[in-house]
Amino acid sequence: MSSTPVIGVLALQGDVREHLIALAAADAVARPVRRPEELAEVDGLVIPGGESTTISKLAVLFGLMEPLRARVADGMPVYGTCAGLIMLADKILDPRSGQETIGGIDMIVRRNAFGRQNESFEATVEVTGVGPVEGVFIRAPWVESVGAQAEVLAEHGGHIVAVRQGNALATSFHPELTGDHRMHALFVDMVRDAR
Ligand SMILES: NC(=O)CC[C@H](N)C(=O)O
Repeated sequence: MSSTPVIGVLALQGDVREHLIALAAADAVARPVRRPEELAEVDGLVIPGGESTTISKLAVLFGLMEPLRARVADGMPVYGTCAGLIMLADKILDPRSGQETIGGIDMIVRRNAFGRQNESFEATVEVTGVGPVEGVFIRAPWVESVGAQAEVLAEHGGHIVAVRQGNALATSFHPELTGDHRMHALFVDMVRDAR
């Protein structure tokens, strides 16, 4: 296999373009993924921010939910930001009716957790193994609790905002919006190590 990993960005809804740019800046070949055949061709996958209820619905509609679950269960590296973090949670505390997740991280998440007064904000977040990162939070979820297999990588205001379990990485915040590509570089390394 070539040394440059091919990383997909789930392109059903959300800030796909920003992730494609950040991945390319972190030395990966990045491409959008909308169909099961495209998913089969990537070494890793980013699930962008957006609206998790919409991404969930479209994943079912496009026949991607089961292939996504199968590849994540099989150990494909995956990185979810914000709505993408919600998609990787084994359990949502407050799902919309019919809202499904891919799962992969033993964690319980609360959607829109930071509340109305604080809908969007930026804060410096200390991420284990990465250092201080400027976190952009937009109607962000937090992680209520994690299981024994999951490693908490960052907290903000006493709430868990970054988690890793095996080859699955998730952040409540949006590193693709800051021009700082260290979180994407961490993920590209995870993809390289998994090959
Ligand atoms: N910026 C985001 O991805 C927001 C997430 C959104 N609140 C959701 O529930 O999916």
